[in-house]
Amino acid sequence: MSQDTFCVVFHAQIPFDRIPHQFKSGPMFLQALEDGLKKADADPSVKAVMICGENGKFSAGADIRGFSSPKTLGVALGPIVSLIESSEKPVVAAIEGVALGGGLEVALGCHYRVAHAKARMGLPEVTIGLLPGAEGTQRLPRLIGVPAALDMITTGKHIPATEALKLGLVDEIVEENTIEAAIRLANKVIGQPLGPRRLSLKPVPKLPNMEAFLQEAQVKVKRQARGFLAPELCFQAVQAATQRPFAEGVRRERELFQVLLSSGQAQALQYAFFAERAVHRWATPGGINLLFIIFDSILLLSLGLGTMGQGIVTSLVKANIPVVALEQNLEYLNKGRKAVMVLLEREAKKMEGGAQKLDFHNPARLQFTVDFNLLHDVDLVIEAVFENMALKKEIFHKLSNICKPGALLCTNTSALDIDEIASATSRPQQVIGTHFFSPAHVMRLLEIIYGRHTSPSAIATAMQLAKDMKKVGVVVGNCFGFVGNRMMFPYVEQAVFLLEEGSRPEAVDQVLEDFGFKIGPFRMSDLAGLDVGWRSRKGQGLTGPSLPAGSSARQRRGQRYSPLPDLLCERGRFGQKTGKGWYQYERAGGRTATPDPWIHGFLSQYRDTHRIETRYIDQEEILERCLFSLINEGFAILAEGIASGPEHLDVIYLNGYGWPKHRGGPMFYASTVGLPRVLAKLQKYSEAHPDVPKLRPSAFLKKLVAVGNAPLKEWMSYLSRQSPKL
Ligand SMILES: CC/C=C/CC(=O)SCCNC(=O)CCNC(=O)[C@H](O)C(C)(C)COP(=O)(O)OP(=O)(O)OC[C@H]1O[C@@H](n2cnc3c(N)ncnc32)[C@H](O)[C@@H]1OP(=O)(O)O
Repeated sequence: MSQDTFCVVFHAQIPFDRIPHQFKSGPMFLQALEDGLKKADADPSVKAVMICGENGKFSAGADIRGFSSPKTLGVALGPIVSLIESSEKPVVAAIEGVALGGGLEVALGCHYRVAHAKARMGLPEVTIGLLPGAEGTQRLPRLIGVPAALDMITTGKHIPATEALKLGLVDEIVEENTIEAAIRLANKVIGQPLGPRRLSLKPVPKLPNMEAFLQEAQVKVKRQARGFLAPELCFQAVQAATQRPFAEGVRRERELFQVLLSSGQAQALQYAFFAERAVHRWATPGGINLLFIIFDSILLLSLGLGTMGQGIVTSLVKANIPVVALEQNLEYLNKGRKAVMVLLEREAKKMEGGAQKLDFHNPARLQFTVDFNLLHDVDLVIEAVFENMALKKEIFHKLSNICKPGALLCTNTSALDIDEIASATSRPQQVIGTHFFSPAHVMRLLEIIYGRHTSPSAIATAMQLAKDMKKVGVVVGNCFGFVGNRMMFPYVEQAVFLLEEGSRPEAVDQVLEDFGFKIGPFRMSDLAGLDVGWRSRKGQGLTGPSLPAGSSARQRRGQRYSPLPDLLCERGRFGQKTGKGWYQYERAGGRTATPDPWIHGFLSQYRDTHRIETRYIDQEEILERCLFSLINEGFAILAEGIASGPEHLDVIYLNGYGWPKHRGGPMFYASTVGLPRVLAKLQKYSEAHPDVPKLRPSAFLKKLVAVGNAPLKEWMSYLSRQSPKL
């Protein structure tokens, strides 16, 4: 740096690091930034300004917790970004770590941006129900064009520095010292005209068919949003940039920001953000926290290469964990290997251009075998064979004999009893359930189920594995269906009862899809295969040969039962795979569901046979019976200590069951509806259907209402017993 140039370094992180600091995110920080900028402008010895972050991170944006207070930073930051831009001295952003949300908006106000090669950038406000409210929706399209800006703003995705450079979002990327590079650039550009670098003065780059492009983009955004407001309002803000001068576009951005800020959706998404982080902090009641395990130095074995096994192996390779995939015979192994390779090739393609490469042709990272002797060397086994207790027990007995003493034995199951599986081994403390969701290389949720004897360090290891696989691990207790499926049973049960009483599959699905689910219960059941549930019900003696002779058609063990799904299976209607289920499809394996007149006729015949009077069922009843029965089960789960808190249930539903994110999860939704209303409705439906126990309000729900509709964060304090099993 020459003698007559001077750089002012602002520490511009808004919140960063592990615990956001009030000072860094609050008005005092903004004031300090404003004061510093004014001082630099007024000081003739200062020739350029550089803005960087502390500890190698530029900024993760505003403190999300601050958005729940009435006076937020969104509006206050905008004028400061303008102030940066209007500086008469070149301002250069040195971006290291992340520049997200308000952080990136600060960088957009700068005249130049230099990023470290490993930095990531994004405007993720949409993911917390907001839009970039500090003029980002107006500056970004001017810098990188409408299509790329719209993509970043409506999806909230983080992009790597390499992509940012290609898009023109940054001027330079460096492998070494970003701050020195930014200072070098600042010195180089001193004296150059700043007008062309001020984004607010630039026109939005034209497209030959801007109108048509925007129309198409809006349709796409709306279709994907399903009632989620933020993407649509993000779109409108960017659209304003194409139609109005900068200042008017900013006014529109502020109006739209206020709409989102006061919507319950932003609150729900911000709750979900912290709920996901809260489940990571799981510890035993005794205070034992996660152990530190370096997974890339241990060897993992995935046993079984069916659909689940293929997804699990793919996830492990993506997480850079050495893995051995084992199958019982060469035929299955070759089939599984082929499928895994296809998945990995696809993943590698997606990752092209990014910093990480998939190393799956290296036998030290991934090998396929039928040799059970390899079990001796592995540190952790994930068994993913067919969902059958006898088979699993046989395998666990074998694992217990062959695996080295410290090896952790995980079973991928969606409902089976972990204790029973563990009883086949001599080391039940090292047996744990890992319930992956299909497709396992895509779905983020991992239910981690501890049995009666599972050790805290086994739980800690499974949690760390989830983290390394970039999954959301949620620790739950052992019961039939664990948390997710257990709550799903009453939901699906109600959906089927509604058909008995007068609804149609497409009517029920429509209501739940309008609520925000990607697919309703019948479309979901057709996708998953009706035979899966049929097999399970046969196993439980609810249908099939083990059903006691003389059982009533619509009663099991004194409770209402609907044989409708069994009847469909008996007719070979397994869903998409057979081309017919609750809907009809264009062919076996087809995906386009069309309402099926055969089903309509079948249902009315069924009602006649069982003398059920067909009645009109309105949308409210469909929604309430399906959702409130699911929520009711959630309260029972909390009361039994199967999950540590309502956030855990919500994270499971948001990440594994397609619950609409903007509704915050079932328990959060219940809190927004109001527990007294949920209780009153359950009481009403339970009186109308006394033979349906899942509609009977849980004692815990009643208690929470009795104490005055306790807020969600206080619910668990009304239980005397929590996580009793460790
Ligand atoms: C001022 C004008 C308005 C501007 C709008 C905005 O800026 S809105 C905010 C936009 N920013 C974001 O949405 C970023 C959200 N954060 C993340 O994506 C990630 O946390 C991360 C920054 C990429 C870091 O990920 P990593 O996996 O490394 O860590 P964690 O996610 O576990 O986070 C660590 C702790 O930091 C807390 N935290 C992170 N970001 C924020 C934030 N913006 N506000 C508040 N708190 C934040 C997070 O909760 C973790 O804390 P714990 O106490 O450990 O749970």
